[in-house]
Amino acid sequence: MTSGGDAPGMNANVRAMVRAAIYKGCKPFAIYEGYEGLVKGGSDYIKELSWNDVRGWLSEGGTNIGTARSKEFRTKEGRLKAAKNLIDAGINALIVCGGDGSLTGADLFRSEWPELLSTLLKSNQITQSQHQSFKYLNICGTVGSIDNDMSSTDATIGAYSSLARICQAIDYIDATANSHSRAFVIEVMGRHCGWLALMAGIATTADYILIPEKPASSKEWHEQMTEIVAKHRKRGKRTTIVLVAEGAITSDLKPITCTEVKDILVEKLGLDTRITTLGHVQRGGTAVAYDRILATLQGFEAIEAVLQCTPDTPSPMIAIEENKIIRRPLVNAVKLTKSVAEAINNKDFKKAMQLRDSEFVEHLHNFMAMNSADHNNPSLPLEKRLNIAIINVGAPAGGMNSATYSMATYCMSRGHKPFGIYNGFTGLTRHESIKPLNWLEIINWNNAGGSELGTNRTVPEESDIGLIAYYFTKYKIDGLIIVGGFEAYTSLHQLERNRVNYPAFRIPIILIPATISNNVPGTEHSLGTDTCLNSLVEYCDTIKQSASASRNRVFVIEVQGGNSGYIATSAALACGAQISYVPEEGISLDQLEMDINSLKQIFINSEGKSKSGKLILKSANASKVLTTNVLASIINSESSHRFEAKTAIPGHVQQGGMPSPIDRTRAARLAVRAVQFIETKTEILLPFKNCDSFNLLSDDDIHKIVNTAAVLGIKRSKLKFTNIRHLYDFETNVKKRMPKDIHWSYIRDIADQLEGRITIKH
Ligand SMILES: Nc1ncnc2c1ncn2[C@@H]1O[C@H](COP(=O)(O)OP(=O)(O)OP(=O)(O)O)[C@@H](O)[C@H]1O
Ligand SMILES: O=P(O)(O)OC[C@H]1O[C@](O)(CO)[C@@H](O)[C@@H]1O
Ligand SMILES: [Mg+2]
Repeated sequence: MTSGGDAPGMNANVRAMVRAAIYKGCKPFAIYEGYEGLVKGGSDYIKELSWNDVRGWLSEGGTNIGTARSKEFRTKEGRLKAAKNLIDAGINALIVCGGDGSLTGADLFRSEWPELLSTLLKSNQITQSQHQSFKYLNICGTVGSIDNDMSSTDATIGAYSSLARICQAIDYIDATANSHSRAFVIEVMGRHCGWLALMAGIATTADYILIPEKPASSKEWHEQMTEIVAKHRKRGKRTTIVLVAEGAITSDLKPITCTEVKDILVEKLGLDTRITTLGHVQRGGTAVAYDRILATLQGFEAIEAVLQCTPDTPSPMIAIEENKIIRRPLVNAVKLTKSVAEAINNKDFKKAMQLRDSEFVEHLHNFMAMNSADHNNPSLPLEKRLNIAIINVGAPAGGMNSATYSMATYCMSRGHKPFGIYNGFTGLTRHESIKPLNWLEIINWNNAGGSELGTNRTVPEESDIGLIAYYFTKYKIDGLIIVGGFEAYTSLHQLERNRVNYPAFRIPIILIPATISNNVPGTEHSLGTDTCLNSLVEYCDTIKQSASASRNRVFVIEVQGGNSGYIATSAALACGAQISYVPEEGISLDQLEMDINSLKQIFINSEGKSKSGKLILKSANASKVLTTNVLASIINSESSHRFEAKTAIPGHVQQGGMPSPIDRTRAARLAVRAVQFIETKTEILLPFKNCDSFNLLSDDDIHKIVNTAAVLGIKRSKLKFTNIRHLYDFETNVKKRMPKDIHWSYIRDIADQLEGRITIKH
């Protein structure tokens, strides 16, 4: 069942549940129109779904099984009817995909279940044996809501799609605001939660945000907003963007309206100001790659969860913590969520903020530091201020510029001097391309694609490492942030090993992984993969439409990613590709034969009647022999004229245009952490700066400094620093340019199961 406001990704969630249920031998039913349908019951509202019923749902927005806000379910009588309808349909397990309200309802339903059942028994609405067999309500929640207001999970299904829509709209507005030098007050959704406004604020570098979690008195926020906006204008900014969450309130719980914000900007600053309310555009459209994957993995996990639940296990809610799908007790999640609302109502805003997850608090702190800080009055004392440089190395990846913007503005708020090294290490050695980053020059970088600094694949030892050291000394560089993929990783390794010869490298050096291949050891996610996945998903949706229209077509799509099959696998999951081939597995003739036979079967069964266009995603490096064209030719000659195969190569489109909001906000978080890393590690290295016997250091000293050159990665549920020595020596397959551990292989099995693909196990 889907319930509450619709959210992009709900269809993907239902699709995954239906297919996983069938795969496990269960019978999936859909309850149409949310709790309304559950209360009404009967075959109009409770219907069995088949494998093919959910074909194509991955790419469809909204929810195809309908949703509602049901008054009746809020009453005991309504819930009694709902219980009876569930039992009549013979349903043993109910999975609800909805927001905080829907899951509160689900939790209440579960807690009342014994009482509802005995009322039904007493009034002879169910039999004794029904009472016995439906004694426990096996319930599970998956969180689908654009608001991202449920506690105990980092992301709700739909929130990032909505964020993408909001950011796209603000990027558009920015252009017109810039032309007229105007201010815009933009209202975004979020009845009780400021997540959308906060994340959009970071992703679009808004000047000011108003959110329910951090209210101030009218006087305070009027003053703060005018002061910040005035400062930005004085420094030469032509646009002003203020984001107002729908639920924004003052500290005396008075709603803040966009008109009030506009009036202040006009009266106090004389700005030509317009209001834009984004409205339901924010909930519309197809889900972004992240939501499709999240919804699919959570749908799959929900089926596992209900199958594993016993009467003693608490009802689970499927959550995600950073990168890991986990189960959390539904009852606790609901309780925590309610306590945020209670804290706000009691004006205990400190508590409300504490109850939001730590990432929310971190993002808010970063937003204030980057966009609102007084760069003329930085927070650190003079002696602690550093010169910090940033460089891009390798191929461009979405989020590289956002990292530069965030690093630079955060540095400014602290009092550090940010330097940009232009055109990689060769730029530095050939043209001395290094200069301080200027705020006005970089204010539009955050949402720009490519690399504004310029990037190339040359590593220090191929360039002139001595000259690099010379310039580091000349510009008194105290810390370096490298942003890039495997070449950036190699660069970090080389600089660290060259600390022996060059004291200039005895500074904290940190790598922010950024590559669409996602092959940097020490992280599960690199900047750029999300942007890449979104452009691939868009591309594949279009091709799939064409394949489906002609009823009998298979497209072999060649995907980038070096020796890593991460992008191919994730895109296959997000687009519903029938098959994916990756370098980690190669393409065996036996597997190919099985795949072609199953394609034949699919097209025989569909008899040209259904929209069964198929996609095969093939990593460019999956096989040296079976190239994309050869693969398509083999499939064609084996297809017995039942279907035909075509090829499509998206190429560098995969590097994406504008970075996605996920890459922008991730970049901001990583860049701020990178600067903080340099701040905390600087002192450790000071005693070694001029030490002549660096090659003879004691184990103790090595132990002290080894962590000052590291990769900043996302591992499991946390951001993690891992020193490059350890990573390079123990966790890297240098020849293949890959980490030794492939953390995402379980996704391949899920993708295959949801397509009914049988694979030869490796
Ligand atoms: N306390 C409750 N008791 C019983 N049912 C509830 C309760 N809260 C919500 N529900 C049911 O869940 C439905 C959806 O709740 P709500 O309108 O709050 O949306 P939501 O699930 O929070 O999603 P979103 O906020 O994203 O739109 C309600 O219409 C109602 O039927
Ligand atoms: O579509 P409706 O029922 O007007 O609800 C709008 C509300 O739903 C949400 O989109 C999701 O809860 C809120 O952000 C918004 O306030
Ligand atoms: Mg809600």
